[in-house]
Amino acid sequence: MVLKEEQMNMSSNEIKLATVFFSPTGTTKKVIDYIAEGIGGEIVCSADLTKQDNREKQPDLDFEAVDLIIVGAPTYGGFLYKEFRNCIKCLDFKGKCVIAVTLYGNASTIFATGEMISVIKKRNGNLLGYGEFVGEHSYSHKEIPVAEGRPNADDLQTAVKFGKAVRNRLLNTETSYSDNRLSVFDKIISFIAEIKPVHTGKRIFTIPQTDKEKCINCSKCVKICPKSCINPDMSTVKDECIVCMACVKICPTGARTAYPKNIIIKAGLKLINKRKHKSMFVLPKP
Ligand SMILES: Cc1cc2nc3c(=O)[nH]c(=O)nc-3n(C[C@H](O)[C@H](O)[C@H](O)COP(=O)(O)O)c2cc1C
Repeated sequence: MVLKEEQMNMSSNEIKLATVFFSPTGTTKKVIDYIAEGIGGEIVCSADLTKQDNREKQPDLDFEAVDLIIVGAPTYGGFLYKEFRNCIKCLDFKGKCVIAVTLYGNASTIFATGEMISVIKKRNGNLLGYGEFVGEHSYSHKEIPVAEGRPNADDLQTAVKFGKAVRNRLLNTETSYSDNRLSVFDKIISFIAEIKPVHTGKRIFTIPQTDKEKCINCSKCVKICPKSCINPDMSTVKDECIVCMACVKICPTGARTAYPKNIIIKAGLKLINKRKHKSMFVLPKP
């Protein structure tokens, strides 16, 4: 089956975009914005699945009216965050062109990209390509910086290039359906992702806590928490916290902190920081 130009929603080369993402510390969202800039399209619908409320209700997304859907999320323990996965596996991409974007903290995406691709294909998305981008590690802080400041100018340039290549593909090529069959490997990743428990940072980091002396009661941590698990008195519902570090990174006074649980974790983070990973994208010929 071939997507004809007239079947797309483009008028005067304007590409209509939808974005679906999870981004507690904002790097995924930033990269998606730069890809959209490269595409030169207008974002006409968006599902920010970072917040608990948005994940709980089925997102109201009209994919009929869009030409391209950008799906993005960080790598958590080599896979996607399970609640995000559970949301996207309920979407119907309606045969629309989709690109997958994974962020990772300079260690590795391991299976996260494959998992996202499998869900997109299973849910009737026409996968055009994917990108893997380095983002500042959620557990980076001034004493142990890990991929500090990433995505940097180079990463963002790669994001814009990815967007331009996608635009070129959409406007100049007869966008035929990609092969949406899952390889045996895809199927295995998908199966493991389905049955594996929710991955959180609890095993390696302490649950974030607030130093009341430094806290200015701005409530930014309460508002940003993707699990809505910070009480108005800044205490944390420990069973709910996934240690995504959104609250720590947004705290303007450094009152909210969390630490590596032992020296092996510290050493591991230092090692990850030494790696020289570059952001990249793949856009196979149709
Ligand atoms: C619980 C947890 C697990 C993570 N696992 C990995 C991992 O396996 N590999 C990696 O390179 N980065 C890992 N990271 C780092 C994030 O993928 C990375 O910092 C990403 O840029 C965060 O995206 P965001 O800013 O959109 O939240 C992990 C972060 C968290 C909180």
